[in-house]
Amino acid sequence: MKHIPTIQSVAGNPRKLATLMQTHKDWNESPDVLTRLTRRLSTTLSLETQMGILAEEINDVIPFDCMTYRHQIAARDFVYATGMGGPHRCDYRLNLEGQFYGSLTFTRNKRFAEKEMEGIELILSAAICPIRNACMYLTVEQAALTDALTGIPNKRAMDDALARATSLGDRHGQENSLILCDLDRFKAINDRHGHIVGDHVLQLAAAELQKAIRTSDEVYRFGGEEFAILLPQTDEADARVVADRIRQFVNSIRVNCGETDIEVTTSCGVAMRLQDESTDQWLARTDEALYRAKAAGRNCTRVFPAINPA
Ligand SMILES: Nc1nc2c(ncn2[C@@H]2O[C@H](COP(=O)(O)OP(=O)(O)OP(=O)(O)O)[C@@H](O)[C@H]2O)c(=O)[nH]1
Repeated sequence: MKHIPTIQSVAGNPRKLATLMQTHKDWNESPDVLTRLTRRLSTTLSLETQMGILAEEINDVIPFDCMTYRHQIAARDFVYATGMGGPHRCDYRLNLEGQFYGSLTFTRNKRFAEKEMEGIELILSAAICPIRNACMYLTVEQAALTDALTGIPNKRAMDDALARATSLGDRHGQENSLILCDLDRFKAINDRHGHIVGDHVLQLAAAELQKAIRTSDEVYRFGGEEFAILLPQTDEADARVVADRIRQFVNSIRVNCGETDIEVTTSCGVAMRLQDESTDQWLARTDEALYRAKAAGRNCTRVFPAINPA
């Protein structure tokens, strides 16, 4: 265990304390752009909020028409843009200790003077550490929501998305559907060809699922060989069409393993969320539909209907 020396209690120093109080007041009320910028940036780890602060503070000293920040974080494009156009531009690459933290572009109608560009550089050098911290935070946050094997969102991300869809559905009466798909007899693929091939099939399946859906829909790896697809503003009839398309895409996977190709099929369960239904109840009905698809012989889709036929 690390030894932490106890701090000796000494008599208070009223002069130092008064200086601290005054410095704190000055720091909080300082009109100086660098002090205000660093103080404001230190209050948030949101990269989007930081970019908003940076744009405000730079614009206060060096007016521009448009600022655009671009960075790739955890394989996703992060773009922040404020304002519009202007033919003159200056570009900055944000680097700290050999690491790249995105690029910034400022544009406006009037040419940027040398002194103004120097001013932007000064402000950026004060902002780079907080921006680095926000980028790292976003990387960690993305990693916590991403499945390491397939690179698609994981169950935790799915729980968040389902909770959001549930509250939006209640507020706006929006129809949302869920598809659960489970690869058929996947254990046999693992047993016959080994886990490395099994992992490869899971990666191919995730890629096929993503190809089979619209950009507004999202695929999640829900469990071992189970995937979930959340379809906003989609009723159960349209969700069924998507589920059947998913099955076709998965069935197109071919993995060459010597004498024979591995064929992959999947079963799908579909349920549209009912008004006032909890996320757990919605998931349970979708799972029941999946169970029925498996029981019906696999490689098929079953829907848990919102209204039972009379
Ligand atoms: N390679 C690999 N296998 C996994 C992973 N996660 C779960 N599995 C395997 O997936 C298999 C799932 O088997 P079961 O639940 O019996 O289902 P199944 O064989 O697909 O049969 P049905 O679902 O009834 O069609 C198990 O053998 C798990 O070990 C993974 O990340 N990689």
